[in-house]
Amino acid sequence: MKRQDYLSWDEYFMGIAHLSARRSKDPNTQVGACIVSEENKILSVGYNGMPTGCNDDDMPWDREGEFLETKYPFVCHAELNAILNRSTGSLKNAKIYVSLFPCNECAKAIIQSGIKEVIYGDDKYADTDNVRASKRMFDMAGVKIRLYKKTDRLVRIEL
Ligand SMILES: Nc1ccn([C@H]2C[C@H](O)[C@@H](COP(=O)(O)O)O2)c(=O)n1
Ligand SMILES: [Zn+2]
Repeated sequence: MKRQDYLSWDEYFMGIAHLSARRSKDPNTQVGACIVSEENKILSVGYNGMPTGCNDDDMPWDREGEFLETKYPFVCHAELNAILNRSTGSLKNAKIYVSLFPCNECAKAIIQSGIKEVIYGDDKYADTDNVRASKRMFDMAGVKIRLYKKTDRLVRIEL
């Protein structure tokens, strides 16, 4: 008889999104994303971080202060990195698993890339206009959004 306690597709892909988030150097919010084809094949992964060539140690990670002394104008979001990390082919009809609901800039990139479903883990910025704009665009563009339904499963990986 086959094993019964294998990971569901949702657990597997959201797990990969969370594992990817662990690569982030952001001291406040670590986000991971995993893009998957209609056939449940992994197309790309990403996490939030500074652009290639911008040294993590020389870039600001603050949230407040002079705009140019904060991380905000510089950091690449997990979803955008996942979209850009895709090596070949299209993302048409793909799904994106992301640990935090996409911002409006990533929502535009998600829509334009052809991704048709967003499965998100957390929505801690739901009360911001930024996320409201994302939801409006997803709705108009026919991109399905779905809150990941947490299971009680804990995965421990020895590294
Ligand atoms: N969907 C999202 C939302 C945010 N991020 C990144 C951008 C920053 O590195 C961090 C948010 O920082 P906070 O304002 O919470 O200190 O998360 C992302 O990659 N994807
Ligand atoms: Zn974003």
